[in-house]
Amino acid sequence: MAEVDPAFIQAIEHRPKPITTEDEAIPVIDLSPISIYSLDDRGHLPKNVDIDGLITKIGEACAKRGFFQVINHGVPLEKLEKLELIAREFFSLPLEEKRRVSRDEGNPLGYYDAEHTKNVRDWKEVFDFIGKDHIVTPVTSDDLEPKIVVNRWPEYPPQLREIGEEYAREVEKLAFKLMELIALSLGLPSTSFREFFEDHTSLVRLNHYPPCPSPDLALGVGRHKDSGGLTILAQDAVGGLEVRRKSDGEWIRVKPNPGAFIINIGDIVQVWTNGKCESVEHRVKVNSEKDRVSFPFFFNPAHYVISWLTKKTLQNTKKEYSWGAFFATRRKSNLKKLDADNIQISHFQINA
Ligand SMILES: O=C(O)CCC(=O)C(=O)O
Ligand SMILES: [Fe+2]
Repeated sequence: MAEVDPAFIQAIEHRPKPITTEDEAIPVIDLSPISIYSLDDRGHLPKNVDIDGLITKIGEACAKRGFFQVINHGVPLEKLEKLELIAREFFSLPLEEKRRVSRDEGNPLGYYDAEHTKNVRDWKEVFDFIGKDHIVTPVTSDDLEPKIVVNRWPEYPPQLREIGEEYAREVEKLAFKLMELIALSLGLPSTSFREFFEDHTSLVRLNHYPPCPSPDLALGVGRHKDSGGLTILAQDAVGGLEVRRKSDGEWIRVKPNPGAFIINIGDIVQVWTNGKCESVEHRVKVNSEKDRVSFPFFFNPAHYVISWLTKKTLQNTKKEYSWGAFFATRRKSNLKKLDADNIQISHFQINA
């Protein structure tokens, strides 16, 4: 067996199984009822369109699974194909070149190859960017004031910026539509969640998982839940995403479905919906032969969104925590190995 750095080695109980069950049953939802209409630039749903069937399916998928796939979602497939080609080109550059746009403690965007999940290093490298000029958010847990955060685009490949920005705009529209469908599925007005995303702090992540000499010991991303609103994920044909099945805790492989997006509910929507929509654990298995890319879009609210997050303390005193402060604290443990577990939404309770 080839040697891997011990920093990557998972505890025995978290190691991937050589063979995993493949789930054909992760619901595939056809969004054509809403995609065939032209929507405003934020994807506002058209009025007077019969989408009851669609809303029922979304509601069931959110409540029973926390994960589903969408097809006919309105994001042009050629934009996704272009992103895949350019991402592979970027990741094939020499490490020194990629590190010129490295993320650091002051700016969470750019290239990074030492991310940790639950204090074990992930077998991956990433490039993070936002779809707008800047976002405003605290970056570290010591930031008393939010900061303006801008992209770090590499010199090569020069088209990454344009292709990345176009892709981000498309998936952002889809994210707004999905949040409206989720609101409707809960019996709420379609725009119920909209104000939380006015100044959203969303980002696109390009994930690259190189072949791994010990795919039985390491993971591409360790088990985790996504902390934001929802995630829109494109995975290439290689596959490796595994989702923890709610009914029995079994890890299930999500079969690649070209052109489909995988949608999962994030922790903050779980909190907002009082657990009606559930954020589900997932992880990424790597393999020894092929490298893989995947592109999550993390739809995150504005940093100042504080409603419903109340920190549990020993004395049970209530302390409000904003999304930005929560995420900045969590980011700290992604940058390096810490002695304590990173902060989770379970450390919060829902305001009565
Ligand atoms: O690569 C994947 O399929 C999923 C990645 C993921 O879960 C994440 O980046 O949060
Ligand atoms: Fe994730």
